[in-house]
Amino acid sequence: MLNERDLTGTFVPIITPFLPTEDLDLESYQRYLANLLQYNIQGLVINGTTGEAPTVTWEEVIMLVAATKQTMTSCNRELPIIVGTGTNSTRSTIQRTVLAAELGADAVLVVTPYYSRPSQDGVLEHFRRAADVGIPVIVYEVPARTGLQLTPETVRSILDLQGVIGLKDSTSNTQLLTRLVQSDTKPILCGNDQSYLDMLAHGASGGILASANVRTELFVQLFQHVTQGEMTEAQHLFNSLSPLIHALFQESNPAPLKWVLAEQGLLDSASLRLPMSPISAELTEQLHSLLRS
Ligand SMILES: O=C(O)C1=N[C@H](C(=O)O)C[C@H](O)C1
Repeated sequence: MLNERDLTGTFVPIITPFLPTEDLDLESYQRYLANLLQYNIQGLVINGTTGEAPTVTWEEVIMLVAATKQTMTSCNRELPIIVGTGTNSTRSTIQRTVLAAELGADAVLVVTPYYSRPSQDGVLEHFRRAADVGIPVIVYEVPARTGLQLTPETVRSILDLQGVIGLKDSTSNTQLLTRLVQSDTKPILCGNDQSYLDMLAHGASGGILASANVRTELFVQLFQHVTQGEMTEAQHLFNSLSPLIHALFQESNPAPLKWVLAEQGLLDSASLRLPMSPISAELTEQLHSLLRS
């Protein structure tokens, strides 16, 4: 199982490949994963936003975890597995967290409960119950998707819970980050790719980054530059990655990412499950020229 000290470096949220029929494509999944496993990344997130969690069933999560373990064995490369279990119901979050523990996950990623707009106290209790399950919990704060913003006090109280090992922060709020880091709190991983370098410079301990699915080696190198204090090199590298990162988030993640992975031959198809739909012709053109360059 993961602990606080392990939450450092590059974590990759993995996609869920589908056939044009929208059925799971495990053959592509294993090929795509085998490619990813050659890089010096620190862990994988299954069933996150990038994995299209809203349309993936729990039976499919079980298949994805099994296929991940099988691929790791055949590639002779073990990596921690983090499973997304957060929903907007505390009861189902607990059930899924228990099941993820039974599947042998190393930690779970629990998003703040979306849609119903609970009170800060309710959210704190939600995480207390999830953490009580006994598998390490990484809190996922992404107000742009959930419609819910945690106060700095609530973030602090949630991070103080026993069993919570860190935060994936997609707010890009460097003020809050600085405050948390100065108060010696648990590790904060960046979840907003476009502000990755800024977040690292303000004390984030790494990132869970959809764009690290592409040019993974450069994201690994970027993190190494930062840990070695080579900020000029880090800035230079980040500048070179920025057009790609920008394009990958120009339309809803993971649609552009799946297009790139299919273009690279790692997936048979860029298919998504509705209501996610294929990228526009303009973005296709832009990604084509980015990949060519
Ligand atoms: O699936 C994830 O984890 C991520 N999702 C974010 C999003 O799509 O909002 C982006 C981040 O890179 C990782």
